[in-house]
Amino acid sequence: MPGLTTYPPFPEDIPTCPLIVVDYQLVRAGNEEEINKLWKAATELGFCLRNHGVEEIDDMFEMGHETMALPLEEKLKFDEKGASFGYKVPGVMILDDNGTRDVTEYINVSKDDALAWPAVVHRTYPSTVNERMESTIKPFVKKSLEINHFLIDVLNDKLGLSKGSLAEFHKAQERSFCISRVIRAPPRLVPDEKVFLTAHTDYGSLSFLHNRLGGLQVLPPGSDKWLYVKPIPGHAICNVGDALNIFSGGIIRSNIHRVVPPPKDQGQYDRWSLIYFTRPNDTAPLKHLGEKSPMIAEAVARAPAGKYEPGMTMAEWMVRRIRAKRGANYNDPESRKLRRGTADTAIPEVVYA
Ligand SMILES: O=C(O)CCC(=O)C(=O)O
Ligand SMILES: [Fe+2]
Repeated sequence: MPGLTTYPPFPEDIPTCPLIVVDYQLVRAGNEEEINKLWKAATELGFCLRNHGVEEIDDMFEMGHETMALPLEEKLKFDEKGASFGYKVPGVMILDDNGTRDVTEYINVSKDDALAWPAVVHRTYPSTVNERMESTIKPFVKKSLEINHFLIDVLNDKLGLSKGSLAEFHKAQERSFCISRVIRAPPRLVPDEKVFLTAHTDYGSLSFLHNRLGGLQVLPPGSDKWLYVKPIPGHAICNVGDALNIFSGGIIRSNIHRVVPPPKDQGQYDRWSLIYFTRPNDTAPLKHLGEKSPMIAEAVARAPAGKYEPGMTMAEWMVRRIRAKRGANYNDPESRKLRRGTADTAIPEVVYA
């Protein structure tokens, strides 16, 4: 079980990318030095968050474990079918231009469904999810949202936006693609096993990720060398997504990352990860906020025309990116290009670790 297994430690002798560690309690207390660390991290590579106080992580992993242990036939009754809410079966995503299929499975629980439970907003879920909706998932969603909303408010002020400008697009009670996700990837099968999740930027605002094993890698800006992120117990890994990049005219960076099998001995185990994705409301227009902040206006003026005005709502951005990842929609390498987010570094097309 993910909460009980003792895994081999992350190997000492492989290069890693140390992320900036931000103390959430210090940020909450208004500590300027910590807020500056958060700002530096959000404009570069993302960060690790300590002292976040979310207690439901082990129970969320248990929920994921119980769900994946259901018979395939049962899981398929809740197939997300490309709509992002529900169970994703291995093999529906393509990993490269040869159409290689992925090997991961996951369960996505919509924020709207968790908060409305027992009412249904988007869809129903397996019994293993329902049983933990009130005790585990709802509190996990509320706490993850509270943390991410607080951090977004801090970034809002740093961007020179008037109070609450970004919060307008992140109302918990409005419909969104916000989800809790538990992913299972199988043990490494062959020495040069392909990637679990190809290079991407996250789609929304902030992702709050909890890892037990290695495997997550980042591509530092301008580099062609992937570096592992070493999981630190009790620390969440926070990635900025495309929406904050666009709202901020590129000042906040949505860093490129991917997932490969865990390194060395860790590769013999199932790899579990848990993420809360905070995404703007479905109707939020994805457009830079240059008219509300001179700092953003300056950044936009330096960028190619239209770069931060994709002309889509958040929901349209999500649908475009999700569609283009799926094998069912794959026609040729050109069709796969539609999956692109706001990556500002060329992505090396090699899929092997
Ligand atoms: O499993 C991980 O460590 C990261 C997963 C991820 O990047 C994603 O689901 O967007
Ligand atoms: Fe990601």
